[in-house]
Amino acid sequence: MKITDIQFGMLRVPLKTPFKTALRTVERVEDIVVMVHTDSGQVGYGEAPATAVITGDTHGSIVDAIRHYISPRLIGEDIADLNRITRLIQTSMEKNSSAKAAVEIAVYDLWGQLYNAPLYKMLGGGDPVITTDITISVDTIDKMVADSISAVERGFDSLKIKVGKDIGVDVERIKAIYAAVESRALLRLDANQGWTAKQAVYAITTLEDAGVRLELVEQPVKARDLEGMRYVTERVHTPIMADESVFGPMEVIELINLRAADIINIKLMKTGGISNAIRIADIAALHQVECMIGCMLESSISVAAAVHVAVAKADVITKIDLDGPSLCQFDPVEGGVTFNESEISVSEAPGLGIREIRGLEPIPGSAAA
Ligand SMILES: C[C@H](N)C(=O)N[C@H](CCC(=O)O)C(=O)O
Ligand SMILES: [Mg+2]
Repeated sequence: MKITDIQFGMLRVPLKTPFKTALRTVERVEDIVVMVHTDSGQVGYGEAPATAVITGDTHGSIVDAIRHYISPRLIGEDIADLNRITRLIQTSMEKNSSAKAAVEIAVYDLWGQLYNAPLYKMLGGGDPVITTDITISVDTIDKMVADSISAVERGFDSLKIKVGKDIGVDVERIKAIYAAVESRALLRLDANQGWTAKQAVYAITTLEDAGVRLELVEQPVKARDLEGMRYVTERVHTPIMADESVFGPMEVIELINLRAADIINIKLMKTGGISNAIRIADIAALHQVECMIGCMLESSISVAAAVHVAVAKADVITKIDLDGPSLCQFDPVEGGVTFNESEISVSEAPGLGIREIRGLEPIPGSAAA
């Protein structure tokens, strides 16, 4: 099965409610879909969001990176040579992790199709049902409490609460949510780099002293401030998780050596796809460091790939934040992984199992969609 062409489409799906973090507000998923065509007629699907505030990637940079740097290296390559292809993708250029991820996901989809097995089985197998949390956007206290209660009533027993906007209000936000849902849901906080190290220690110890139990706090300080991450990790009881601070395996090794965090959030859009996500999971497992697998604002194409990785690496990926599809008003994908509120189940169809993607728009200069 040889690669003959890579085509693009634009996927737009409105969110149920605006997604608000310390970094940005977004009202829809707007992602580049990648279709890798082969001489057997089979197509592999991948997806990349333009999360410029985190990865630096834009729609234009994703398409340019694939069109001018990645695609020319892959035409004619045999899907059976998976390791060679992932090396070609990863060494095609610096950075551009979302573009690399989209193409890798499509190649892994084809790899499963080639051997007629679902991707999670190709990666080692596992229990095909997992449970995700759901994000509660940062907002007024009343709105966040109402959103948290509604999420618990929809069956979510783990809430990822966005903070990092205003330290004083953040503490009140969490106290109010904890009082409203205590014992019905675990609370994970994500400050998306919004606090200083001292503010983070103040907020977390204030909550600990008030008896608020938190499962973890994600990325309290700026991405590059590893000293700040370590400062916070050393001074609080609540586990600290690194998200924006770690993209690839080398950064994970540095973070673990520095003891700058307790947990690592793996996202395919930061790692450049599945091959490095697996490397990170293996490095973390060797160091007995737990991982979360997360997503950006992505639909059920690329999140499906993350689900397959999560299932196969469940020994070390113990926390799941794959709520992108649950945040969307509809699922544009036919086949593949089923997202039913907190419960996610993979199908036994080969690869990612995607049969059709509805409503793809053409991208100027692309033959696709
Ligand atoms: C969607 C997911 N639950 C999430 O919260 N991801 C964010 C980044 C998402 C974005 O801004 O696109 C995170 O973990 O920081
Ligand atoms: Mg995060």
